[in-house]
Amino acid sequence: MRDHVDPLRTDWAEVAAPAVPACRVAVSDLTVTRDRKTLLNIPTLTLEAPGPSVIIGPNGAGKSLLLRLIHGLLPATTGQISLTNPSGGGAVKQAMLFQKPVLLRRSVSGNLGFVLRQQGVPWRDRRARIAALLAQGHLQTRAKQPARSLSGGEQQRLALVRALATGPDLLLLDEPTAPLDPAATREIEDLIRQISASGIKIVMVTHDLGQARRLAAEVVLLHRGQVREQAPTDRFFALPRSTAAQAFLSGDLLR
Ligand SMILES: Nc1ncnc2c1ncn2[C@@H]1O[C@H](COP(=O)(O)OP(=O)(O)OP(=O)(O)O)[C@@H](O)[C@H]1O
Repeated sequence: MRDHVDPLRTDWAEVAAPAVPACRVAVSDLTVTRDRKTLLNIPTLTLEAPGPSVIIGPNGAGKSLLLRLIHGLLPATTGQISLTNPSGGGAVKQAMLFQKPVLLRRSVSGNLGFVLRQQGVPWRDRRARIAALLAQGHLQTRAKQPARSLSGGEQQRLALVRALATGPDLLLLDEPTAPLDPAATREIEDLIRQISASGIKIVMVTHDLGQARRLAAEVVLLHRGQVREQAPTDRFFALPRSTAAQAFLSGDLLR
């Protein structure tokens, strides 16, 4: 164990690298200021772990804000966020999921077909693609049901596989299991693991430390808009180096 190492830096080559994810997120000199208040201040942050990067932190830390900035939904005040595919290729494609899925007033299959059509998938190929996506989401028996009549867990699984229909390199997930019970949460986590194993880079926000332990390849602790620690999951939980992480894991209020 390299206790002297900077808690904000990880050399992934020394940890594990089952696959190179399809997207590397690099943040530099990022600030977001609103009404003279600095909401985010991140000099440098790179998300390239071979598995989900999970962002945790107390309420108001700036977790959702960071995710929205990465997705381009909000402008930064200063700085840059670059998304690149380490293996080359063209522009990085990304998708984002929210705590409450936004589904179309169509059937489950209709939601998938709509996105596939938008993606330019020829109609003759769409049926097979829809069937594969339904199977991946364990939604085969729900195909004809109105999407909005599904249970919360089913709706989130549909939102996930619908996002896959866009062929993303990067998937941003903002507390995707927050309102779900443990069984539905487990199903979503299984799906997230599969998606991650397929090479899609996952960056996810959660309040559930158990979920961070189960899913994350690396954990990023945000507090007051700053990255206080970034570490491989095992090390983060076993040997947090920053006082902020030590306090957060002990359940203390962060100052
Ligand atoms: N578009 C915006 N304009 C102004 N302030 C914003 C905007 N979005 C977020 N904020 C502020 O930025 C801070 C961080 O918000 P954010 O939603 O990112 O926190 P969070 O870490 O996701 O918290 P929680 O865990 O409660 O969801 C909050 O003080 C919030 O009010």
